[in-house]
Amino acid sequence: ENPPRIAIIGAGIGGTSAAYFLREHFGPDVKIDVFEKRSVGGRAATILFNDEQYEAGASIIHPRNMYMVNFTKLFGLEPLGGAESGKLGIFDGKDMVFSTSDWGVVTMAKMVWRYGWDVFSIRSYINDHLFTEFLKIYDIQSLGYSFTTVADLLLAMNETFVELTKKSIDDVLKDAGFSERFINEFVMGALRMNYGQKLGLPAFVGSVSLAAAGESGLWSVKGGNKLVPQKLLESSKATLIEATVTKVTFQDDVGPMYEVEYAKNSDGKDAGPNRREYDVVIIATPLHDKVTDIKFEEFPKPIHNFPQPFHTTVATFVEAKPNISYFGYSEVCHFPDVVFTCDKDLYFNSIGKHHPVEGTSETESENKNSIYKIFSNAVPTVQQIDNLFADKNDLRIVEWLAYPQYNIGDELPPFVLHDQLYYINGIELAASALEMSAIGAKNIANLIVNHWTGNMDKIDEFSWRDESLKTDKTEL
Ligand SMILES: CC(C)=CCC/C(C)=C/CC/C(C)=C/CSC[C@H](N)C(=O)O
Repeated sequence: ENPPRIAIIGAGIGGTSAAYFLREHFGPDVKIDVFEKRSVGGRAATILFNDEQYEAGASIIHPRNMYMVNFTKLFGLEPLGGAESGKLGIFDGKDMVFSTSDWGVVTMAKMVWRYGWDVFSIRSYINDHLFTEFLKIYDIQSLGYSFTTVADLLLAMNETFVELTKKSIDDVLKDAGFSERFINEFVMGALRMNYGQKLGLPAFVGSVSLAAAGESGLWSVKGGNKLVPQKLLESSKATLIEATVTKVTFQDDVGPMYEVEYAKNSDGKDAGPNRREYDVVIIATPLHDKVTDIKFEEFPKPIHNFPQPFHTTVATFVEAKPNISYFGYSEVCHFPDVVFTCDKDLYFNSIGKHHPVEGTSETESENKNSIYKIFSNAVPTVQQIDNLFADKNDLRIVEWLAYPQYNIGDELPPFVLHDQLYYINGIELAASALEMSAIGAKNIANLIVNHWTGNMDKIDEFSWRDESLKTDKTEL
């Protein structure tokens, strides 16, 4: 059977891993075009600050994130340890209500004093109850199963996961016995750091955020996380078209099903419109207002953007000294490397000490100020930055629509918008993270293979009971 001609709109982790998985399945004859209006990388983008590259977002990799870990190994990329590590402080807008110490035993005593055993219990709660169940997705996907909706994919891992998108993280943790203080300070701090949002967030995305906050082995890729999508694209041998897709038109199901219209990113040259035809189209960019504006024409049923707004995240990079007196310190050496905040009305969400994506440079001297990244939901005023930092040498502000603004009861999108028209970023409504995009991409690749080869048994048909029966039979 001829492989399909495939258009992928978006070259973040989702789009490039879909290209990689599809090439892996269909082999060298599959024709894949990847459209990207900005640069390859999406949420893994880096920014230039002070002549060095830094991760713009909070994109970090968890040691149990199988796709991200395997991709880095496959491409011979090096992990850069220490992401999100170092001393942690929790600031309530007036005081640093909690901070860890250089001494493990002191940290432990301070944790137990303030939060009882909750800091330890949260780790086993997330890892044993949720992460272990989450890991099942890798077996399910390696068996070729696929799901037409985000809800069905979550249900295949664990039947309570969809429920977790309908309850708040605070309610779920209260019911599990965690204290108000722990939830209001530690959990709130992790949500503000990872998603710029607050308590009341759905429990599934809240748990993903806590999976990062409770873990010490987080890392990023040396040279920048964006190297992963770049290498995925390279190895998929897809053609990168630097252009903005403006329209997808449904033609009919006899010839190529879709026409994709796009405008080249050049100033005036090839201003377009250009058009190409495909059997399959994958949307790998959020279909939300202000993020993407693609018209879908001639479809029997209208296709629109999804209603949820996207959350504006502002990352402010400063080379400066922290204003330690503002945080109640008398010596800079006590200032935490990562500051969570737990006041929902505070003008900044978190502060983290950062190193260039190449690692700490040899030239970083004792006298040089450190580089800090402040996350906030709006561009900070000069006064606000001056409250936090003194002796600034350099400053750069980056603002982007980073992830959905989550609400309890948000509808989980489908992965299939129409025959042979697929949507990866729907998975972000469950939780937005690098690994989630790769999982969404693998699901779409499996769906395309199953639809194209007529293997309907592997679409929305997964059951652990059937799989274990098959395994038992094979073993016999
Ligand atoms: C606990 C459950 C149900 C699943 C955890 C699986 C998972 C996707 C872990 C990733 C943890 C992580 C590194 C989260 C970071 S938050 C997203 C971050 N802000 C980003 O932009 O990537």
